Amino acid sequence: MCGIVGIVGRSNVNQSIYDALTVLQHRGQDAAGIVTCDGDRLFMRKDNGMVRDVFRTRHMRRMIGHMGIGHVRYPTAGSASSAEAQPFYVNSPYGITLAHNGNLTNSESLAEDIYRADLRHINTNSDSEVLLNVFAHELQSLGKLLPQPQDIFEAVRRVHRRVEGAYAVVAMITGYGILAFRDPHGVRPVCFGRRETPNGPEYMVASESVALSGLGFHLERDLAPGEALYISAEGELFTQQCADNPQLNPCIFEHVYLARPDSIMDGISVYKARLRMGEKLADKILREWPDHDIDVVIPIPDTSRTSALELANRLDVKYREGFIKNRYIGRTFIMPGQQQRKKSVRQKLNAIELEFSGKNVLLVDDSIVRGTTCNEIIQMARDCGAAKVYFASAAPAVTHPNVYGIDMPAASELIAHGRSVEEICRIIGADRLIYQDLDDLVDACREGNADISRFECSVFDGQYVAGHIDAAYLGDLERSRSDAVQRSNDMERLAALAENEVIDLHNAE
Ligand SMILES: O=P(O)(O)OC[C@H]1O[C@H](OP(=O)(O)OP(=O)(O)O)[C@H](O)[C@@H]1O
Ligand SMILES: NC(=O)CC[C@H](N)C(=O)O
Ligand SMILES: [Mg+2]
Repeated sequence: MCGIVGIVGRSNVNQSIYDALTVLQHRGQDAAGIVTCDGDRLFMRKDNGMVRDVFRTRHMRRMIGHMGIGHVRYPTAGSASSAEAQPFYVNSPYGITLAHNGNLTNSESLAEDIYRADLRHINTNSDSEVLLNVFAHELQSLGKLLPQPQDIFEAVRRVHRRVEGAYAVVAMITGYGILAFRDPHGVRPVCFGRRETPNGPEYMVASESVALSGLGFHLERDLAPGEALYISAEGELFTQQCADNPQLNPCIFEHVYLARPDSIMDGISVYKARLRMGEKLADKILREWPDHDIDVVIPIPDTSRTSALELANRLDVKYREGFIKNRYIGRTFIMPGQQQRKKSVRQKLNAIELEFSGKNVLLVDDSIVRGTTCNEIIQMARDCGAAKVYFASAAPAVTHPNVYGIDMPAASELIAHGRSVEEICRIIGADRLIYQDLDDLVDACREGNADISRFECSVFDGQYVAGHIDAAYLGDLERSRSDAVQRSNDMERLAALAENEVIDLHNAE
């Protein structure tokens, strides 16, 4: 998951894009980028780091123009190199820049085709650069000097036929307008909104509605799966369905962890979905453990707060904030590398001893993925003198890798892969472990929008809705992107950079 944003405005959009990226920062902390368009000139700034660190006043001043796009990155393909920060740019046709949230599952074979058949050069290992080149090739092959909305939609239609996997995209065609499109399964989210100004309406596209509301845009709606939207530089809006057989299968993990609770996604309030997760988990506890001896429910901040609160209400047990989060440390799950994630849990969360001492505590988290957080937290609760430490997860056991834009590429890194609940409970050192049932999680989300017939739940059930995902694909992914491999790639890259041996194609300071 990354965050994407695009704005066609009536005055300079640089500050609004910056502000929107800060609202979407929870979707990617590794790199950030903005490109604006003034007439036929582009102004781009991108680099590794958080939004507040990447953009300085001197950059902001130079990024003029009434339309632009932005991105916050959490890498799921290629490396964490600054050369893979987004947006990406190709000069032909027209000059196109693109930002992508998701992950292509056929990017290797596409990269080969792009080179051999389309005669295009790809400079990084990023699947997003591949996606941009496929789109650019398809638009170029229409051979129009002045592209019309119908041409742009035709190019998207052809992209859908070639590309597999998950992709929510915003792209800018220099001098012409901004385009957004969503893959035919609608796995990753993207919505758009409108803001009135004395000079006419402005439009914004974003990964989450919270970016729209934060900037005074009114949420119009989510893009449908397979749909494309085009806003001309003059502010005219066009939409078209570009997929042959679209089906809405949104990623359920957005509701569990990725999205902000104050977002509305595909008609579902993420906040209310999380409240319902808490209710259903409480019902399971009451069903399976009616004589429980829980004294207090304690959330693991931040994401589990909403479900833990409702769980405590339903159990009629006290809810207490037993862990305080250092607000200056980001989300640990989306940090690259296990060592960094482990160190950060202790730096990030500190316990209030009196909430634990002599009590039977139920710790609640939204999910358990690698087990980094719960391992540390349970030990901290014991160090504070808890009598019993029970643990509940508002999501079912994460047993399978993700291939659609969440960095969980290796089954062997998942604590629940191939293990029973009892084994996991023993490993994390809890006195009892309770997971949400998958049917209950799906119901908790679907109650917000009964029209969604299927969610993308592959991390829980191993059913992959898009692309051709088989054991061979997952084996290759594990070999190429496991933590150990990424660590050694990053070390090599840093060593080469230190010796000034690497020349990346990206903007200067
Ligand atoms: O089992 P793990 O591999 O540790 O992953 C799961 C944990 O990671 C996330 O927290 P994170 O700190 O990223 O963000 P948050 O502050 O939004 O909860 C998530 O909320 C869980 O607490
Ligand atoms: N998390 C994402 O959406 C990542 C987008 C893209 N696959 C990248 O690695 O840059
Ligand atoms: Mg957490």
